Amino acid sequence: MLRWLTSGESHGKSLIGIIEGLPAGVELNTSHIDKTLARRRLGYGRGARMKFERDKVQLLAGVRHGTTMGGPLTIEIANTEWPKWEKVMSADPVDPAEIEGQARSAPLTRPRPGHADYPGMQKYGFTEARSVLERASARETATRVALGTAASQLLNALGITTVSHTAAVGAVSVPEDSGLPTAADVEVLDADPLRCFHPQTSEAMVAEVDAAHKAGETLGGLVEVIVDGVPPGLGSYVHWDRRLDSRLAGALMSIQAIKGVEIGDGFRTAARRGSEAHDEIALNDEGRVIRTTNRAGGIEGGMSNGESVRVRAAMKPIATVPRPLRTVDTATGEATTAHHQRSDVCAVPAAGVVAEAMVSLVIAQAVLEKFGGDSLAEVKRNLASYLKNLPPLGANPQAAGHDGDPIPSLTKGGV
Ligand SMILES: Cc1cc2nc3c(=O)[nH]c(=O)nc-3n(C[C@H](O)[C@H](O)[C@H](O)COP(=O)(O)O)c2cc1C
Ligand SMILES: C=C(O[C@@H]1CC(C(=O)O)=C[C@@H](OP(=O)(O)O)[C@H]1O)C(=O)O
Repeated sequence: MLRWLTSGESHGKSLIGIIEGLPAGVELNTSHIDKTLARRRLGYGRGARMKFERDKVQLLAGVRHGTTMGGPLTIEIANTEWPKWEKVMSADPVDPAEIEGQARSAPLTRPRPGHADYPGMQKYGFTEARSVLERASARETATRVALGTAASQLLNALGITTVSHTAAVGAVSVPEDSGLPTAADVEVLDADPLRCFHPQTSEAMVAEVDAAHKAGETLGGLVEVIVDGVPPGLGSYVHWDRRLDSRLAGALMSIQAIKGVEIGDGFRTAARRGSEAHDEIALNDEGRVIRTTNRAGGIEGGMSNGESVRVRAAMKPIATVPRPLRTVDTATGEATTAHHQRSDVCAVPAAGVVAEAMVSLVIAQAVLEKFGGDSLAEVKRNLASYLKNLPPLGANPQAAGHDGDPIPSLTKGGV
């Protein structure tokens, strides 16, 4: 079972990610992680912190000479802003006089609507929001991206690739049917200010971010993740928590500020008639089974069906609105406006890279469940054997070797 954990605060010394269950033999080194972390920092509309902070990565355990060894992998991302926060975030007790005058040391008693501040204070019994927002902050997503890199290194070795793009920023959205990117387009996408695959729409998105910034506003949007090369049969219909769609939805919904998830055409299919909602099964010129469309986003009955997996996530506008929203000062009980600090205007492109990471982790987990082995070579053998033995077209279920056994070669004494 592939499992992972993250630890660390937004302004703490460092973030730590641990992933357990990866086979031995997967290529992974610091530069792979540096590259994906750099992609998460991209995007028009992000705040000042993205400009001056670096993600300083160390692979602390689980990898030797650029290859996984089969044990838990530990990744550290140091916060280069730490020296400025050392006293405010010190693990050991500090004399309050020493914190005086340090960055953001004032108690945060004006909780921001839409952030974790107020429910977090209520839940954990804090009288101000610092200890809430430190962990609630999406700084944590750097760790998810680092862990997702390890998962995608495994998937890439099996011919499975993941890509994401921005489908909407605020009310500006990419036209339907304007073509989907593949992993080969990553560099083109990352060069676009909004990681949008449709240049004209990207220009309109930039204008939208500028207008929001000028108006003291913030924006959300839509990201889409596409996974190519997924074999049929990941996940299952047999139990609710084994469904691939539910697992992907949960993973995407766990990203800070994500408020909606769509599998394939999702909400859009709700408005269609049945004949325009599903993906007909047909034969191509070579006699192979194909789908005429992929509205289901590659998942039917909670299982991958062999088409590209396609999922969307809707991000709400950033909660730290420069033109602050009304709130109550929890120290005085008086009506006031929410505290404001430097913040992103729009973080949709970064959310796309985080969504890619979460999808890669879930798909890698499902791949290892079905084809798991201790080494990459063993996983590859298991996958190849499964694909080779998928029930052939024209197999008569009543005939010898096909009476419910989906692996004919086994019943014939093969393999
Ligand atoms: C990549 C990324 C960057 C974010 N940047 C900010 C930010 O600068 N300011 C802010 O208030 N919220 C930001 N958020 C969203 C908050 O973390 C999120 O709204 C908050 O933790 C509350 O969680 P919820 O929105 O899921 O309820 C960001 C989210 C992501 C995914
Ligand atoms: C630090 C990151 O994102 C942060 C996410 C975030 C939030 O409230 O979620 C608030 C901001 O943090 P700060 O107030 O320290 O500038 C963002 O910069 C990051 O993505 O690496």
